[in-house]
Amino acid sequence: MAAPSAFPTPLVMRLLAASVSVSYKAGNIIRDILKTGDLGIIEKGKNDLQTEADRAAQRCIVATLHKQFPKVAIFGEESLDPTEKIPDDYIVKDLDPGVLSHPCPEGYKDVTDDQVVIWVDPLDGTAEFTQGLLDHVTVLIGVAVNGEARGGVIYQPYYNYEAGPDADLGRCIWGLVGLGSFGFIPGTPPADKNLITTTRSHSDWIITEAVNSCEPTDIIRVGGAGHKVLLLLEGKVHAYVFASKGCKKWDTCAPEAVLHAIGGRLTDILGNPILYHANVQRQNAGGVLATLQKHQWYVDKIPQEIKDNFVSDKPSEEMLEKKRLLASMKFQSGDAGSSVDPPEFSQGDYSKASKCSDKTKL
Ligand SMILES: Nc1ncnc2c1ncn2[C@@H]1O[C@H](COP(=O)(O)O)[C@@H](O)[C@H]1OP(=O)(O)O
Ligand SMILES: [Mg+2]
Ligand SMILES: [Mg+2]
Ligand SMILES: [Mg+2]
Repeated sequence: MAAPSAFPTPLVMRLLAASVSVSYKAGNIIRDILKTGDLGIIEKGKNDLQTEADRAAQRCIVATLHKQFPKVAIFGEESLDPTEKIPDDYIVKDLDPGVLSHPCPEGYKDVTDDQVVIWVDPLDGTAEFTQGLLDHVTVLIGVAVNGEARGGVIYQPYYNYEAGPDADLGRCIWGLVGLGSFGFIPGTPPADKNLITTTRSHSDWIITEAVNSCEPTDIIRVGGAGHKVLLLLEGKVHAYVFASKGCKKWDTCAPEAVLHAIGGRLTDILGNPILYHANVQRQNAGGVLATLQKHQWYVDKIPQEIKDNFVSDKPSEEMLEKKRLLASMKFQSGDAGSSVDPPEFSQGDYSKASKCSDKTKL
């Protein structure tokens, strides 16, 4: 037996390794349930469905991560009965060796349980799943550190499904800001076009106006937040524009981290960061805007009359305290030239941030 390492694997790397491993299992569960032909569809609200695949995949992911990381806060999209018996084989014990083969970036080595929040969307693209648009479906597991999206897993259970009945299905994409993203071939979108992706199943006139104001040459309407960020990662579109409050933290945490890890950005449509601390509002009340390049150009293109309908996330007391502390250090050192803003304050202006209201039931 190998001697135990003097340097235990840091929490963030173990969390990502566990999330990658459990995403494969969640993908199997989703495929198995579709094969039964009985999706057990429940209507949660207007244009908002849940299937047995959403429920079962969440049970598997949350039970696994809770078992391995009992002190870490985990929020899943679906409201489920916490007393329900979870099948033994839903608890995945593996840590993906591919993730563990990477060195942990310096900034994450001392991260503790209380600094982390996991956001789980067990099945993103439910509307499309029920309509047979299977490649729009993803499983999303996001790792937020100090309120920012840092690590993410996007598992696409039906990747390759058009290759026929014997095709090997599924792929796992994961990333960590500071390390990089893995599991796909990055691409660059055509320079002579402006391809914009947006919703196909939750559209309204504001969403359409916001997309049109960004001067698209083509509009690609597909399902799922995870799927749309995959289009960005692979260079199939230039921007993802969603001027709607419909997406929640579990829709954007993992995609944001994977995109950010290769140099892209995902913010609200005001250009402010989306925050992921435990008591943040669940709804992305500022909408969603994601790009690989020229982010500010898209922010500037969206008219103020549209922006006025949206509100950015409010930072937590801890974030504000950290900012105050850093500001006082800057004052004491008398170094007015160098920036000491912590990363969560580096991208946006909080002066217009909304009051935090958490009305969404978990
Ligand atoms: N109005 C809404 N109601 C419920 N979920 C929404 C709404 N708008 C977006 N979403 C969630 O965000 C994802 C991306 O939106 P869209 O596909 O419309 O672009 C959806 O697949 C859905 O996630 P989920 O499928 O996990 O419920
Ligand atoms: Mg849903
Ligand atoms: Mg979703
Ligand atoms: Mg979902």
